Amino acid sequence: MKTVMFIGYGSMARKVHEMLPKNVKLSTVLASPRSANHLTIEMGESINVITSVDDLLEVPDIAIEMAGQDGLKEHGIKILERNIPLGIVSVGAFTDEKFAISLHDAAKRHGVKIHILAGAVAGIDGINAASLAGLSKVIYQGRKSPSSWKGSYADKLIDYDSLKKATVFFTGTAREAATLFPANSNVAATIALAGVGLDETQVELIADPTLSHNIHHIIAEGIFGKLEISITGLPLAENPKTSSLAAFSALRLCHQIDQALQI
Ligand SMILES: NC(=O)C1=CN([C@@H]2O[C@H](COP(=O)(O)OP(=O)(O)OC[C@H]3O[C@@H](n4cnc5c(N)ncnc54)[C@H](O)[C@@H]3O)[C@@H](O)[C@H]2O)C=CC1
Ligand SMILES: O=C([O-])CC(=O)C(=O)O
Repeated sequence: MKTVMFIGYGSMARKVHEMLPKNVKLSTVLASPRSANHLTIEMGESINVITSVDDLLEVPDIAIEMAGQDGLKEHGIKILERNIPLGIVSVGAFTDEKFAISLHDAAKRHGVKIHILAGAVAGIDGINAASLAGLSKVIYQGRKSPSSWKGSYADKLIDYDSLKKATVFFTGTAREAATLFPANSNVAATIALAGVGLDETQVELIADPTLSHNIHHIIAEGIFGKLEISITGLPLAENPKTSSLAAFSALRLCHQIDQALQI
C-alpha cells in the first residue's frame, strides 16, 4: 500500500480522495488551523489531521498541495526538507521569485522531485517540448462564468449586474494574472513555466454570462509549428472556480506513485 498526504482538504482534495486507487491510502491531511478540528472528527482515526509539517507522524510516499498559493508557501519547503516528493497545483506561487528559488533549492538539496501538475489544462508536455527548440508566442485565454470570478480581484473590474455578453476584463502577463487571480489563474503560471516564462506569456481573462463551464484556450507558436488547444472543463460542484480536470490531474499523480509505465 502506498500513502499520500494532502496539503489542504477543500473541493479538489475531496474529489481526489473520493477517487483514490485501491493501492493508495490518504494517510495525512495538513489542514488550516481553522478547519483542523472538524476535519479530525470527519476523518476518523485512520487519517492524521495536522496543521504543521513538524507534527507529521508517518512519512507518506508523496504529498500533494491543494491548499492555495499561501498554503504552498507555508508548507512546501518543509515537506521537501522531510524528503517527501511534492505535487503542486497552486503554481501561481512561482510568481514569487524568492519562494520559487528556495523551493527548487530545497528539492535539490534533499534529492526529491517537485511535480508541477498540469491542473485544469492539457498540452503542457507539448508546450514544454516545443520550448526546447524555441517558442515565439504563447497565449492563454481563460473564460469562465461571472460566478467563477466573484470574490476575486475581478470584482473591481467587472460590473456583474450589467454583464450581458462575454467580456474581456483582464489582459496582461501570466505573472500578473497568477498574482491577481490566485484561485483562478494558476494554469497561466503552469503554461508559462512550461513555455516562455511568466513575463512573456500573454493572458486574457473573460467573464461570460452564457457559460456554465470553464473554457481554457491555449495558442503556442514556434520552431515546431503551431499548437492550439481548447478545453471545455466542467467545474467541481463545490467550487465553480476549479475545473474538475485539475482534481483529476492530482489523481493521476496518485496513480503514478506505483506505476512502472508512465504516460
Ligand atoms: N493548477 C490548476 O489548474 C488549478 C489550481 N488550483 C489551486 O488549487 C487550490 C485548491 O483548489 P480548491 O480545492 O478548489 O479550493 P478550496 O478553496 O475548495 O480548498 C482549499 C483548501 O485549502 C485549505 N487551506 C488554505 N490555506 C491552507 C494552509 N495554509 N494550510 C493548509 N490548508 C490550507 C482551505 O482550508 C481549503 O480547505 C486553489 O486555491 C488554487 O490555488 C485550483 C484550480 C485549478
Ligand atoms: O480550474 C481552473 O479552471 C483553473 C483555475 O482555477 C486555476 O488555474 O487556478
